[in-house]
Amino acid sequence: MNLKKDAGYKAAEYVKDGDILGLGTGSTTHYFIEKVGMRIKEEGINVMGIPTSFQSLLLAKQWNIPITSLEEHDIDLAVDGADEVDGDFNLIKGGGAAHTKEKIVDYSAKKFIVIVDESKCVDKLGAFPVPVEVIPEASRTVINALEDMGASCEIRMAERKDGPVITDNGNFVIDAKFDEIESPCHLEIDLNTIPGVVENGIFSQMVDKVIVGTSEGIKEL
Ligand SMILES: O=C(CO)[C@H](O)[C@H](O)COP(=O)(O)O
Repeated sequence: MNLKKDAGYKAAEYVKDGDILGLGTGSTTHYFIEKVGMRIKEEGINVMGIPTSFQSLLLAKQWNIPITSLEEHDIDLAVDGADEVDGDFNLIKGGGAAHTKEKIVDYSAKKFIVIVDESKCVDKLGAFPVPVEVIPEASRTVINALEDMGASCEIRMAERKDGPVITDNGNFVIDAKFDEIESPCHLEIDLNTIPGVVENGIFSQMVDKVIVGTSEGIKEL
């Protein structure tokens, strides 16, 4: 049973001929991109993709999905994963450090579908730390500001490189753990007012549908 694959493949059913697609990042979106590639090959549908990361760019190229950009096109449908989803469709994203481009792409789409397995569904956001992308020179002052807001913080470290994770945009990521996130919408706005913050991983707007892979089958919320 592969719940991420179930959700990713289901989302690909919403792709229509002629669509411009926002291609999210992560192991669930991997299956969405794969299935879109299969539909291009088998059904001959005509779509173009706007990637949210080098990961989704490379995968799209592997599946012969034509690439375009926000300079050229508006997005009809964006499909992306999440690290947490609450009952009001607020999200925490950025487990793959791609949340800045993901937010640009997902928020600009006419329709935004989130794909997750059931482990990502929560009553309240906050067990997963909020990823905050920062200009490297501002790391210390941003951490101070986040701590003043009640978070405990860590600069995310790379696994197969010495030192911090460097995002696709050349920045660091601070993982900020808040005890409670009472208002995702306010926190999303407040975090972005700290000088040096590029973007944070709270997504409190714009989700049209959540597709959840569960052990009992697909649920569409
Ligand atoms: O926000 C993301 C990347 O920055 C991912 O969408 C999120 O981390 C979910 O990933 P996965 O589908 O691998 O569980």
